Formats: sequence, structure tokens, C-alpha cells
Amino acid sequence: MDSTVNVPRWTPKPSTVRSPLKKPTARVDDELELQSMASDEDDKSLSMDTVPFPFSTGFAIDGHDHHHHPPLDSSVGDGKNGRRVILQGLTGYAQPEDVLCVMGPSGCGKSTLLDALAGRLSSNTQQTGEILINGHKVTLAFGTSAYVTQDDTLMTTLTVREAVYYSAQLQLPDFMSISEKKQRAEMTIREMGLQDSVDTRIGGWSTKGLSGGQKRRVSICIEILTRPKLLFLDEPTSGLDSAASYHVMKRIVRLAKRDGRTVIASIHQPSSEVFELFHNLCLLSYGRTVYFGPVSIAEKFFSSNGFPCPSLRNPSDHYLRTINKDFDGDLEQGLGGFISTEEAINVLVKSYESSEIFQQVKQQVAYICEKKGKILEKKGSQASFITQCIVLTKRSFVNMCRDLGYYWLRLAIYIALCLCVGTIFHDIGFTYGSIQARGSMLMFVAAFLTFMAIGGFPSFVEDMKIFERERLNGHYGVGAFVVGNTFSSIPYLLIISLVPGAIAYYLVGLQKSFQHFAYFALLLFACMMLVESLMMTVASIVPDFLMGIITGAGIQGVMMLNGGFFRLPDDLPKPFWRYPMYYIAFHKYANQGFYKNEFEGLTFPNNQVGGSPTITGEEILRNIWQVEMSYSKWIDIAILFGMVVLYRLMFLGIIKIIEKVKPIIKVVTSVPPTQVQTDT
Ligand SMILES: Nc1ncnc2c1ncn2[C@@H]1O[C@H](COP(=O)(O)OP(=O)(O)OP(=O)(O)O)[C@@H](O)[C@H]1O
Repeated sequence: MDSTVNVPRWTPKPSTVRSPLKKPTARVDDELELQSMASDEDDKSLSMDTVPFPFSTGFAIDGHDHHHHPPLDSSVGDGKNGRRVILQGLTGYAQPEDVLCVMGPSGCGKSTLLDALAGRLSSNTQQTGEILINGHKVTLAFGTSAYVTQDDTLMTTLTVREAVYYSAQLQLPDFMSISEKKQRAEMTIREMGLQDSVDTRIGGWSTKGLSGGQKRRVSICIEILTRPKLLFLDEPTSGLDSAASYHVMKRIVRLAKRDGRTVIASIHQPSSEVFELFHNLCLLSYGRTVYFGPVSIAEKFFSSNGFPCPSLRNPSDHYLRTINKDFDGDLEQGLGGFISTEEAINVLVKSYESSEIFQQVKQQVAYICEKKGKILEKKGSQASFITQCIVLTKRSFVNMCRDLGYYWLRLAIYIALCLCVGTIFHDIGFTYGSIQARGSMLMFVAAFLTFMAIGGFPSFVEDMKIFERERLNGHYGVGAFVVGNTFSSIPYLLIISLVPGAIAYYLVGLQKSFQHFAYFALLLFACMMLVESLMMTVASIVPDFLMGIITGAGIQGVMMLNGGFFRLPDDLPKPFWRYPMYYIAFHKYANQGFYKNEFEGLTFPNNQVGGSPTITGEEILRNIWQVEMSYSKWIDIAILFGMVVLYRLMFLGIIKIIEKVKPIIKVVTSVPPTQVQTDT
């Protein structure tokens, strides 16, 4: 409870509702009313985290900056004629204890508005105008607000209880006991009506688990666990039946009321019961505001403009019917005959702009901004770094264990491949020909077995998606994610280095001592970790699974080609391939480590004419494979482990850089309002 702001409530009680068409009330009256209403709640608001959330983004449609705070505009490049406007000239606000409902036809810009408010617009979108929290500019991503996005990005292998409980451990403060965290998780699950499916796995494309509506509720559960001060919900009721929608929304409204939270929700088709739960309504049509104000007077606004709600129709259905021009059809306008939907929208937009409600909204925005409450702090997770690391390692371990595609399928294929290697190179012997066979076999293990790590890429991408969502909502830091992801994979990589490695090693009949096998398995493990780290780095830059696989395979292909087997090191063209690429490719160290481990100490018959009758392993390494003999095989393995650390740090660094650079790009690409107007 760190920010305490005493904010007057603006929304008039139903008895004091003024018709939008009545003469505007003087500002001083508003203030008096505000003050008196505020005093009713003084005690309560002083003890709560309250976050008035005025948003005022973009520019005036007529091009004049006639608002104290420029309104919102958001546009996106259409690839041909400059920019396409998604939102124009929106002004509004949201305040504690209230739920602001954003409604409009599909594609009207609801999600874009929520993204703009939450500071999450994609980089190809330009935004102008101001978004202020308590009168201050605040970046809302990374833990300052919670956002339930339209798509449910959840860990599909976990049960509902596990997903919510892990999340509780990640987000709730360390001073809360384990049982308190469990209790909070259970309570939130019950609040969202999921008590009957607590032990059901969430499920995804491969396995059916929860229904779409149940997943929606799990997503909401996870975000409301910490009772965030500012909550964005993008279509929280999609996929829910009307009763479930009502109960879910009622609980969210209760959360807002009881804890003084600010909630902004976009919604498609609220039943009349759900609609009545909202306080303020922001009705958008093709990026423009048709209405922003109390839900209770929206009906009057529509009827006064000639669009009264028929007696048996749900008001929200009526509003959407009136402002959806995607489908042809004329509307009846009062007694004035029929007009097209486009005209109806224009009438409503113009009427709203000249209405008293709009004046009040602007006054309210100005008032909240003048008051300048406390700056909304970034809270994020309150669990310590160590707790985050432990929980993420556990969660990721469970996920890897249950996701067949992550490691188990790879293990099966590795076993099959190693059986192939073991039978093709079976009992390799110590003939002169076995020198080449040994080299090829070891190179195959170093390059192709590790290459198969790209098979896990789809799972990496899923992990990254979940990370991105949780990171933006401030559930944990990048460092904890990297640690969790690294440590959870170690046991699996050890298994797939040991079991298939042993099959190949002993079937082929490489050096017999255990110490040699241990080195072989350890080197294979280091290579596997390295390739995984490389692929995670690729996933952080190319978070698309097809493009990522192609990129990862390409990088590895180049390294493999350049690792000193297909072209001997001395023959590699100097400027690029020999220096520096040969030293960057991990295959160099992998091949040389395997070769030193196998050839050192062995002697082979020499079939070369004119030479000595035998050739030692060291000579083979130096003269045939051109291995660097100035350091031991343990240095090769140490370099590989060093590369693992470096790649993991690169992974961490890239995520951090992307986080830092994205907002800068946004600022650089955003244009002043007048320019945007020209574009439109
Ligand atoms: N980054 C973007 N690039 C291109 N077009 C975009 C982008 N973001 C939004 N749009 C376009 O803006 C319009 C509004 O999209 P938005 O997702 O905000 O609509 P919505 O009201 O939430 O729709 P729905 O209710 O169907 O989810 C759409 O036509 C969409 O194609």
C-alpha cells in the first residue's frame, strides 16, 4: 500500500445524472460536487492504493489542440499510401473503484487502445498524445500494471492449480508464508469458478485440456493474484457463457470496488446484467469516440440523437448495432426516416463532441492531472531473486518432463541415431582405415547429434511467449528466467548425453577406460548445452518458430562446415573462415576435444608408403587432423563451457537490449500530432 491518493469520484449518482443535452454545468459546481462526494469516501480512499488513470491520447480531429491534454491517435503503416489511422482523438479517463468498459464493433481499435494505454503498442504502430497516471507520464509495462491479453499464453502442461500456485510463488512477497500463498491461489481459483477443474491440465494444440473460457479465467486468475492497482482486461469474457461472464465480471468489479483498483476492460457482447456492472463506457467506432461517459446515461445519449433502444433489446446490443457499418443496412433514426450506418456514426460522433458529457470528461481529465497524485511505482514481483529462480527452475523442469516434444522425443531419436552410428561403425578396431572412420564418427556425434537440438525449438518459442507475457506483467526478471531455463534443462541434457552416448561409444568400441567415456559424455553434454543456449538466443531474436528453426539451422550449418573437418584448418581461407570464424565455431573445440580423447595413447599401423610401420595417435592429431596440440583436451571442454556461459549471457543481454531499445524506437518513430493529421 505505497501510494495513497485521495481522489474525488466524478461519476454522478443516478439521481444526479444530467442529461447530456442539458446546458453544461459550471466547472465550479462540478468541483463542489466532486469535493462533497470525495469527503464521503475520505477514510476509505486514504487507506487504499488509488490510481486515477486519465488517458488522453492523440490530437483533435479538427487539428486544433483544444484540449488541455492532447488526445490519442494511433496509426499503422499500410505499406502503400503512408499510414492508416486506427484510433483518432480519444480522450478519457479511468479511476479507482471503477471499471471502464471499452466497447465497439470488431476491429474498431479496442485492443489497440488497451495496448496504447498499457504502453504495449507494437513497434510498427505510431502513437501521439499523452497517457498520464495521476497526472504523470509513467511507462506501464514490466510490472506497473497487469494486462490480460486476448490470447491465453499459458504453460499447457500444468494443471490449473499448479499454474496459479507457481504464479503466486513468483509474484507474492517472500514474507507471505507458503500456506498463505497457497490460500491466495486457491481463493482466486474459486473466485474465478475453476474449483472443479483445479487438477485438469491446461492443454494446448496437442492435448485437449481446459475449454477456451476456462483458459480465459486462468489467465485472469494469474493477473489478479497480486491485486494489481491497474488492470487491463482484453475481452475477459470471450468464450464464457452469460452466467460465467456475469460472475467473472462481478468479481472483477468487486475487486475494483473493495480494493480501490482501476480496471479497464474491453468487451464484445455483454449481457444486460454484465453491462450494468460497468461504471463508465468508452464506445468506439472505427477509431473514433462515439460515447465516453457513465454507462447510466448512454441510453439517453442515443435516444436524444434519434436512436432509442427498443424496449426488449439489450442496450449494449443496440449501441453496437447502431455503430457497426461492416454490414450494409440502413437504420431508423427517430421519426426522421432511415439513414446509413456511416451517417449514424457521424451524427453520434459529432453530437458527442459537442455534448456536455464530453466537456465533463475533459474537465475531469484536467482535474485529475492538476491534482497530480503519487507516481505509480513499478511493483512487479515481490518475491526475491532466489525464490524466482527456484520456482522458475521447478516449473520449467515439470514442463520439460511433461512436454514429450521437449526432450523425450529427442531422447528416443538420439537413441535410434546412436544405434545407427553404433552398428555402422561397429567394433571399429585399430586398422589404418579406422583412423578416418573414428574421425567421421566423432565429428558426426559433435555436429549432427547436437544439431538435433533445433527439434526443441517450438518448445523454446512457447517458453519465450510465456516469458514475454509474464515479463511485461512484471512477474519476474530476465535473470531469473535465464537461470531457471538453464538449470531445469541440465538433468535432461545429462540423460541424453549419457544414454545415447553410451550406446554409440561402446558399440563402436572407442577407448575402453571409464575416464575416456566420462570425458566423451561430458563433452557431448557441453555441446548440447551450447546448442540449446544458441537456440534460445535465436528464439529471443526471431520469436517465430519456422523462421527460428531456419536461422538456427543456418548458423549451425555454417559452424559445422567451418569446424575443421570438412576443410582442414590450414586449408581454410584466411581472412574470414580461418580467422575469426574457425575460432567462433564451437565445432572446432568439440571435434578437437573428441579427437584428443580418442587418439591420444593409441597406435595404428601406417599404410603410407615410405613411412614408419606405425603411427601414433599424437601424430595423427598433429599431421592428419591438424589439431592444436599446445593445450590439453580439458581446455577444449573448458572453452565449451565458457561458451555456454557466454551464450546464456548473450541471451540475457539481447532480451535486456530489446526491452530498452523498443521504447526508444517508439519515441523516435512517433510523430507530432500535426504530422499524423497530414498522414491521415
Ligand atoms: N500492429 C498493427 N499492424 C497492422 N494493423 C494493425 C495493428 N494493430 C492493429 N491493427 C489494425 O487495427 C484495427 C483495430 O485492431 P484491434 O485489434 O485494436 O481491434 P479490436 O477492436 O480489438 O478488434 P476485435 O474486437 O475483433 O479483437 C484492425 O483493423 C487491425 O488490423
